[in-house]
Amino acid sequence: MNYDPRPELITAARQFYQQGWMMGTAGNLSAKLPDNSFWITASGKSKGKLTESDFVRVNLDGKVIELPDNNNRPSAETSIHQTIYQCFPNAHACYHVHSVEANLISRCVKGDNLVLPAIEMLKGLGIWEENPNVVMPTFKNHLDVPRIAQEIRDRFSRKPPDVPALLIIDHGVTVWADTTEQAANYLEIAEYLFRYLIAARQVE
Ligand SMILES: CSCCC(=O)C(=O)COP(=O)(O)O
Ligand SMILES: [Zn+2]
Repeated sequence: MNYDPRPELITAARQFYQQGWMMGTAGNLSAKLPDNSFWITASGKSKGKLTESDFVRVNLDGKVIELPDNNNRPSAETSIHQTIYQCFPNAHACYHVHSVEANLISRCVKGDNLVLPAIEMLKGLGIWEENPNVVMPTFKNHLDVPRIAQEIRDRFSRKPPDVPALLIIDHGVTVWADTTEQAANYLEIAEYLFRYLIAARQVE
């Protein structure tokens, strides 16, 4: 039996929807198969009630190779998932959500990076240094999504990011990981960091 990650993606999307991170069809989730194709949420689906028909399987060039429902179109942000899988061959899951906190903190970013707090939670993103100086790369939002994807590709090919996450300004975060479970953990930690940074601004 071939591996099918759709049940895990459906469960993850329901949890993220319940957190308020995938409201009104926002966000997209994908997971890669051994042949390097990936299942991604079809565009415009309600993420709190996905079924196995609400997906599209595409190859790494973005060509549709399996369509459970002929009305489905790949997520409008498929090019970002493609870019992540091309830049990080070990990545098997890529999750993108829109939280209020990600959007608020993105407005405080100066330059091209969000400076992350040097707190214990960074270990959950793979940072084990004492007093780490770590940033999350940020990107401008463009209506033309392939342009965002190209800017991600250009930047990551020059320098890989400190953490497996990126933030699109006024839009939301994207994380990637070797497994769907790890991607969910990374997403929860990224969202925790956004909440922390917002709260910190109120007590400083
Ligand atoms: C209300 S969400 C606007 C589009 C977007 O940013 C998103 O994440 C969802 O797009 P999709 O095509 O994957 O449904
Ligand atoms: Zn989005």
